[in-house]
Amino acid sequence: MLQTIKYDGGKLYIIDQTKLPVVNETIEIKNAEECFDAIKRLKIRGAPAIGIAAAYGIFLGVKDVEEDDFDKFYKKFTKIKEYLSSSRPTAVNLFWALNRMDKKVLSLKDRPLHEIKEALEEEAVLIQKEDEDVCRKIGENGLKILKDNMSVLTHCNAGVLAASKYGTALAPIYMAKEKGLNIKVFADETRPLLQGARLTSFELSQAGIDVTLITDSMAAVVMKKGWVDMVITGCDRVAANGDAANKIGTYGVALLAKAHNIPFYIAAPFSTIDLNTSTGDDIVIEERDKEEIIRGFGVQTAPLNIKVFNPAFDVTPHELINGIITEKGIVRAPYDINLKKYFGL
Ligand SMILES: CSC[C@@H](O)[C@@H](O)C(=O)COP(=O)(O)O
Repeated sequence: MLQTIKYDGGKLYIIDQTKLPVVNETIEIKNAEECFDAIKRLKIRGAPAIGIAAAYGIFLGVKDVEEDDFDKFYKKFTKIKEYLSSSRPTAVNLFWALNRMDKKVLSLKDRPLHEIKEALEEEAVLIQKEDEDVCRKIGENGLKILKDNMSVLTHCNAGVLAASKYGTALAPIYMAKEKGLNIKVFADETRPLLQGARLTSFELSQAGIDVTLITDSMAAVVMKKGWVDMVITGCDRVAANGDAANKIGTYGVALLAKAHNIPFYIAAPFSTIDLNTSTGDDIVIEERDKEEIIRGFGVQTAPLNIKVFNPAFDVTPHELINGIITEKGIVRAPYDINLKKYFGL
């Protein structure tokens, strides 16, 4: 299985996803600036992977800070935290991981600096390890709603490349493969940055899973033909009422699924659920450069001076979601009540 993020001998490595599937290159991330750049430019992307990278990134940012005074150290820590937080706005895992690192620092304010730094490194490693366990559990829970010979449509990439292992939406597919079930996948190409074409079809075919690539505009046809039994996508932030932000195009897929009576699920770890965001209207949607649309991958496909709207995500209203596959089970409507229950609130 591919390894998106590797921390080895004090060094952080990521697969540069902007080069996939043509070149599978691992690069080293040496400091917070390189981490920021990797997240911003989508060298590392996908909600859980962004969180893990940021946790390592903040550690790399402070590991050489020499300040005996805790307040001075914490000031520098906070500056790097704010800097990394500004890399991308939508996936809540970024903020979740950085807040977790923040809590760790504050819990050790009376300890010597070298101990604080060691603890930060351990916390980042733990965040990655926990994500692997969580994704496996998402896979096991998702497997409960899959049957042999089913066909699943997915959008964007919520697989191994978006997490530490297995992914979220693709985790049930990997579990099914482990159990010897035959699950077919339709991967939406996912305009404009082609995460479905470049990443999902790449990682699934590498794993020997039956995957068929379609352009986004073909999803309706394959559904109409009766070729899709279920839709599972990942997500970047689930609001308290169950509205879910995911890669642009997901909302359209959910509407198509509804029109064809196909169950639509999202898969997400609890670190993606944000009870502080009331509804999908409160989720900040990243808008990206117009270059991605008019000259994606270097080829000009539109007049250079044309007006462009390029939101990276959209919000699927909770009414269209049949369930949220999490590590603790499949959460169903009413989400405003049931999500809180899972949090023990
Ligand atoms: C398990 S990843 C879930 C989401 O982060 C994924 O579906 C997605 O939308 C990723 O968008 P990206 O812009 O590639 O970071």
